[in-house]
Amino acid sequence: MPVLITYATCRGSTREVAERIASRLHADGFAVDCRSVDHVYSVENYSAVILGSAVHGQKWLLDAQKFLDIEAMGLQMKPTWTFSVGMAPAVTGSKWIRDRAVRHESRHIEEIIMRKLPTVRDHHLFAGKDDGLDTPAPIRCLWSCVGGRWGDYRNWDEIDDWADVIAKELKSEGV
Ligand SMILES: Cc1cc2nc3c(=O)[nH]c(=O)nc-3n(C[C@H](O)[C@H](O)[C@H](O)COP(=O)(O)O)c2cc1C
Repeated sequence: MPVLITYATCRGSTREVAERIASRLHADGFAVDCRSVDHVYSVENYSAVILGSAVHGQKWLLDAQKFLDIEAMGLQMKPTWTFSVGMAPAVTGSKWIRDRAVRHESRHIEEIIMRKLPTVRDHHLFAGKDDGLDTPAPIRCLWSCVGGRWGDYRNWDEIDDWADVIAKELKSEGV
């Protein structure tokens, strides 16, 4: 059975992260199926699941939250990993501020995931992509004041490494 890599995105950067994870697993010999959460009808026919979402307002997008609600029972039966894509890890200037922002956002998201899916193997928050063009000026200003940056901060090596850890774990379990 293939590994499902499924995602919720608003502007496409989370889809590209999911596609990167899928291609990494595929190159490692796994059959994969990468699709948006609204195109997954059941997780039954998958050997493992990797579920990701863009972060808005320190939360997963609604489609991803709904997917987790609906599929929680099915997901408990198989190895499941989760990831988020947001701009908190792209804060620069002070490492202290960035670490706090990442810790705060990760904890907030992980609490919700754990409540719904206590068997989840891991959650990872990746830096995302945002040009800020649609963001209102006061929020742009606030973001810049805390060292926030605009641009594409996805770290493909970090994403590959995370996919490799999953591949190793699945192989050791004979998936
Ligand atoms: C309306 C809006 C709200 C956002 N809120 C957050 C947030 O609370 N925390 C964060 O880390 N990133 C936040 N971001 C940044 C996005 O998560 C980031 O740009 C991500 O790469 C978007 O993924 P997507 O291209 O798949 O939609 C926000 C972006 C937008 C447009």
